[in-house]
Amino acid sequence: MGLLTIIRKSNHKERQLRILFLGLDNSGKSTIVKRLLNAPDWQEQSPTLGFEIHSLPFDLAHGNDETAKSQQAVRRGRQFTLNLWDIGGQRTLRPYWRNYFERTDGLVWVVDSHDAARLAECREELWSLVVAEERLASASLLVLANKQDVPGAKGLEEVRRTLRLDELAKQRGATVKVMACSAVRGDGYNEGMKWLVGDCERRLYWGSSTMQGTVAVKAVNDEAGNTAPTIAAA
Ligand SMILES: Nc1nc2c(ncn2[C@@H]2O[C@H](COP(=O)(O)OP(=O)(O)OP(=O)(O)O)[C@@H](O)[C@H]2O)c(=O)[nH]1
Ligand SMILES: [Mg+2]
Repeated sequence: MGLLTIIRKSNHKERQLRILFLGLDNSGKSTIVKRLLNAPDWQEQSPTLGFEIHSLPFDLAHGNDETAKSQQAVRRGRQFTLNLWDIGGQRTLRPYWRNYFERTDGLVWVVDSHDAARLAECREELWSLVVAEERLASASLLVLANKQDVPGAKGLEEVRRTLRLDELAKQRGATVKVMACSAVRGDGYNEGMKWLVGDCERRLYWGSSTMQGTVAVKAVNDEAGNTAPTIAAA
């Protein structure tokens, strides 16, 4: 067993997940990460020149909602520590993205839904990562259609179509979840993260936890009884 495999197993035992935030520059990755961290300075954003790592305690019942956690007993065994990797998306930085792929459990692809002119570029980058990169093949994939608060922003369906997410899910043989969100309004991303962490949990722990069997929820049976990957739109 290689060293990386040992580290990965040990992280999973401690319920640590490695989550990458990727997407074109200006899509809102850092803003979403700061919102998840409940950082008071989430509005003070400048382009990420490299990467930042943050650790986030995350509870599958409540996400990052501290108030809800203090009001209810925390359900044992469904808590995780998320290591969030917020990576700069500028074109000159993209060749370095591949340096971060090792041991990735979940990928959050953030889209600026208002930047119609760059949706095609966004699709090319996403596809070149997810289809060509073996180290991401088994990662859970969440697409956040961000900036829904901006008038004229493309809706969920249009983002899904333009990024050809149905086709992408088929190619990967795994669910792709796409959710609308607005980092400014503060909606969508927490739900998205709950799905992502739940999906990681099902993949990594379902054999030994109460989640066994629920993985079938994500697949649809066609008439011939074959299971097919699904696109789950919120
Ligand atoms: N209106 C609106 N603006 C947003 C939203 N999310 C982020 N922004 C703004 O978009 C700009 C870019 O946000 P960042 O979070 O820095 O984007 P990024 O994806 O981290 O960019 P890079 O680090 O360059 O890759 C900032 O001015 C944010 O305030 C949103 O949901 N709605
Ligand atoms: Mg950034």
